[in-house]
Amino acid sequence: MGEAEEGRRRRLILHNFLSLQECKELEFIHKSNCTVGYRPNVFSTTLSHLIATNSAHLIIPFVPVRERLKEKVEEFFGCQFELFVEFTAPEHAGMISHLSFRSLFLSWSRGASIGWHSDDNRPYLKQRHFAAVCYLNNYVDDFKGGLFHFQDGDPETIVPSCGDVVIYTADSRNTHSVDEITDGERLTLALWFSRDATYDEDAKLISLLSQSLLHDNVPKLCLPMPASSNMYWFSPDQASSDHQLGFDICWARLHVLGYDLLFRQDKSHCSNIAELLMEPLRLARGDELFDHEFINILHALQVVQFHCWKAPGLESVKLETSKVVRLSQSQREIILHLKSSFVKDLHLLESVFSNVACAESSQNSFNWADFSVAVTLWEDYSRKPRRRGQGHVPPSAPTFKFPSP
Ligand SMILES: O=C(O)CCC(=O)C(=O)O
Ligand SMILES: [Fe+2]
Repeated sequence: MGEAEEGRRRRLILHNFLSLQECKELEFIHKSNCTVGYRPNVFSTTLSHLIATNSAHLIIPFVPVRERLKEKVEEFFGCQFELFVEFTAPEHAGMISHLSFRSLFLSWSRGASIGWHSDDNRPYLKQRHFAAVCYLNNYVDDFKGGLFHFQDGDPETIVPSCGDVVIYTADSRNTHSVDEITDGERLTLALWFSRDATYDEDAKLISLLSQSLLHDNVPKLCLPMPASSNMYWFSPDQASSDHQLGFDICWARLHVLGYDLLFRQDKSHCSNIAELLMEPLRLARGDELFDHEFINILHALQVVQFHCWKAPGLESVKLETSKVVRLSQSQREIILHLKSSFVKDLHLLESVFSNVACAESSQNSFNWADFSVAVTLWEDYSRKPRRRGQGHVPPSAPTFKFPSP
């Protein structure tokens, strides 16, 4: 292939580039850590956010995926140079970290869409040369709407399918759009690549983190720490973060999966969300309380989403009967009272987080015995990330190219 032909190449569709297991693991990571995103009804998880919330080990499953994608992009576009995953300065005031990675896990919920654009269409995006979008779930089964269109050339339309990837140049040869999501939640992993070494996605930081996680001989349990409460607050106009309208997205995800929260202390008169996010709590369903304490809401959410991921393959055990107790009348009242702090608009919540596949399946078959197995497995997963099964951890530490000074 000559250079001219390489130059003309503009897009590539890869079917089943990611395995179902990889997609499910990335879904678990995103759903248990995401924050409100940069556009209406879009939620995102950045790598820097995982690090900032004491969940750096959750970057590990993502690293080999990113490396494989980079190789594909280099090969397809015939890059003679090393590509750098793009890094830009933070766009959001109030981010807890000064780092901003441009590898993003994204979920688009009802109402989200994007009109015709190319991915380098702003002066500050000119360093973007190539884009890769990985689809982590399925059109129709998991969401409706959300078809991807190229303005010209083939294929005209991409129907998101779990594991597929679309790779394209970020310039105006690839003007594209995404239809509005009308139901459910559409999950993607988006990466932008740059030829410019100065935009490298904090290679040094990821490298250091991977090294310490992979070679640390003392496995520590990584308990997540919530970020600022604003980052989890969904408000209808996305501008106000005064917690008077909208809802907390961690609470929302637990709610749509059928869980209630009971805090250790009587917090029934606490309306300060920032404080509540940090409080130890137990989970309830209906009139049953599961007698296990989580250190905060993010910890509970990680375990619940882990259970969603693993539930189909769990082998049930017999549960100690003392693990599940009946809620008292006063506990029920406290739970109800606190809902009003976490959610100001239940209708809005249920329209944004509609059609949650796991909720449907778990409503019918939920049992605390399986959940209790998931609690133990989650601890194992979060304590020994380097000893996970094949395909999660690269055989040797991933190689990173450091930008020259
Ligand atoms: O999610 C997709 O299919 C594409 C998203 C997109 O075009 C963008 O974020 O720039
Ligand atoms: Fe785009």
